[in-house]
Amino acid sequence: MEFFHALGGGARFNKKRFAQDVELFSSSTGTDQEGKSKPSGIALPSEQEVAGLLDELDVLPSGTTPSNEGSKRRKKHVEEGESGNKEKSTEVMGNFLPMNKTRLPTDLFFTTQIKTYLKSKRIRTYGDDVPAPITSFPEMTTRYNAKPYLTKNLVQSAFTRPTPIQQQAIPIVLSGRELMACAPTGSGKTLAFACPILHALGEPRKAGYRAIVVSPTRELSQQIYGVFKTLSKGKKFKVCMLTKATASTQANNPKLREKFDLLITTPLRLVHGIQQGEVDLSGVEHLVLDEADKLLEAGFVEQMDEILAACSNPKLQKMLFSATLPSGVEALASTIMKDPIRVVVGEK
Ligand SMILES: Nc1ncnc2c1ncn2[C@@H]1O[C@H](COP(=O)(O)OP(=O)(O)OP(=O)(O)O)[C@@H](O)[C@H]1O
Repeated sequence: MEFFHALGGGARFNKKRFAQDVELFSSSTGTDQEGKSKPSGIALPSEQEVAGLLDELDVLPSGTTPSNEGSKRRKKHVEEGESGNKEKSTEVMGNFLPMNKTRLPTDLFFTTQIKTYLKSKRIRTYGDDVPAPITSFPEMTTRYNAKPYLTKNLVQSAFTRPTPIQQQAIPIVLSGRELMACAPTGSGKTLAFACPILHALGEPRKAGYRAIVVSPTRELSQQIYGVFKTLSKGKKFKVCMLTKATASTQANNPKLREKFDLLITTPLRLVHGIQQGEVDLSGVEHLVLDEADKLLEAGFVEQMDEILAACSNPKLQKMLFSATLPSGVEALASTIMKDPIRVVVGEK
């Protein structure tokens, strides 16, 4: 918990409002109220480990402590990346003070702390102004004002802590940035885009598709559909899984399309829908290409062009998720992204 405070820069956590979360995080780890074991996610460092980490990070002149000083804000610089590939980033976080030269040692403390934390989780980021990672799901609310239903549904699904890709991808997407994320199979990439997309959608609007997730197979699309349904429990978001049947129903009744907020689809089905005038993507603000390495392979490139052309909203935010990003695919992906941040977890 100390580390949460350090990373949050003194941001206040409303224990009453998030009583459920407090209980969850303060109870013994790994079991729920009924004593059943829960998926552990990725464990945060223990207090001992944190103490060791903080000792390791003793970069301040002796006697100096990082300051929160009231509600003033401070800019934080994060430098991350492998040697020879260092890129600077800046973000306003928590109650940090505005950065100025006289505050540099304090700033350096947080810079080094976050850098060490990312390294411990094998998270590498490339790009400008990279937001600091979240270390718990409630931080989506404390830092980004995400609706409490999201945290509640995560807790109810026994997702106690964000995995490394979720820790870094969620704040990037919540900040409105474009993202190329590369993390191993089974590392939790679906929640990494589902959480921030649901937050960005706000409330169900019945104004047609505002977000789409394209995945290479129908089976994967069904899994993604399931995750969105679980995570949006209690909200009346309408999620459409595009199939031959749903496409033809919507073709026969164009008014029906307006009821949906979110579309999950495979590329061929989507392109067919676009060509037949069955789907309208002009209102889409968030586009996810899941398993982007497959979607950007030679066979799919034309479909991707067509999908991108149909997403004509200038506010479109693009996200690519993949287990591998071969350099050719990455170069191609870069041509369609606006000032993206690249996140790599583990080995590329
Ligand atoms: N924070 C979390 N805590 C515990 N379990 C999680 C968490 N996030 C995801 N999971 C679980 O991990 C499993 C893998 O998640 P997911 O399918 O999103 O991974 P992925 O990275 O998309 O894998 P793939 O590359 O195969 O699509 C799922 O069973 C999911 O429920």
